[in-house]
Amino acid sequence: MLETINLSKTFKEKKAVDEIDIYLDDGESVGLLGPNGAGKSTTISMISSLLKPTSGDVKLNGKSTIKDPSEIRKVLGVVPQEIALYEELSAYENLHFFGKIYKVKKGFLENRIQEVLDMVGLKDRQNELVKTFSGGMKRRVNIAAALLHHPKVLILDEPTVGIDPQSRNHILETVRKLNEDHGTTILYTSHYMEEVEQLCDRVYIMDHGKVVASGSKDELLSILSSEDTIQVQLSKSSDNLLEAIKAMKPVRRVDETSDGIRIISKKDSSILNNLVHAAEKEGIQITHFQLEVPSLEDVFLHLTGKSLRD
Ligand SMILES: Nc1ncnc2c1ncn2[C@@H]1O[C@H](COP(=O)(O)OP(=O)(O)OP(=O)(O)O)[C@@H](O)[C@H]1O
Repeated sequence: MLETINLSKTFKEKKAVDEIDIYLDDGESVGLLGPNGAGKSTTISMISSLLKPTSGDVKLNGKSTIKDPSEIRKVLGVVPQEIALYEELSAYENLHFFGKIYKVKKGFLENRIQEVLDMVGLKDRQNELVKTFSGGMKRRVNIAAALLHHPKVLILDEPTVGIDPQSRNHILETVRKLNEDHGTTILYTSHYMEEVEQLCDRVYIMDHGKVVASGSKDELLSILSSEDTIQVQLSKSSDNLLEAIKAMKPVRRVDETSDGIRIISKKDSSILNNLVHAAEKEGIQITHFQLEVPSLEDVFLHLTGKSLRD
């Protein structure tokens, strides 16, 4: 229903988005994951017709939205990263203002404001000034504003960054209900892998402006089916041992963690033996050894070489 075709954006020499093809089918909930600077916000700005692509297209039901964005604006609700509210107005007054901007018909607006306030759990706080709200409550008002015109597609750009756990849970629950109960199509950008795992049917992983992987959770996990993640605790840390492990043939990555090291290695039955020998050679004991079931976080690390919250 909504798709990007070879979508690209270059700022001076910087390719922020590089020929990406993503699609959203009706009623799907799709995650867009990527480290800082991967190009997620730029992609969202182009999909929502706020930013003109350098090349490529954004199509809604097969029709380009670049020349005529009027249709996409009708069906799309966008919750940007920055909170855009009038601090001196109440939540209700802000929504009234945005309702007029979105041209919600007068007769429907009152009712709709109460509905969206209910969805984000702020009905009983609607007459309080936004400046007295926590960051999480402000973001919930922002989400409510994006919902006023009954969008078929809702795009959320990292809606839970830096907010209190109560608001975070409210937001996740609101997004889940919108998708499951109201059939709203969702594009959800986040740094929190567990949110995307919880909410999304499919995931796109972006890095350096490109889509480096996409698919359902199971499809992405199968990327790592030929690899093991091994967590090791040592009696003491040693640079020599770290180097020796890195030099082992099946080993792809070694990272120091808070309580030891994490090794990503091709599946290899000799790895444990080799680790024990290498540790013995350095006079170090392996105090704990655990083979981990790979998570989406591991897939992300494998593809981008970065942790999501670097
Ligand atoms: N207006 C702009 N002018 C110049 N460079 C820009 C502009 N907007 C974005 N960029 C650059 O494009 C790249 C992609 O940025 P973008 O904000 O889309 O990434 P992101 O994945 O959303 O990151 P974050 O998670 O930090 O928001 C970055 O290198 C950024 O510095």
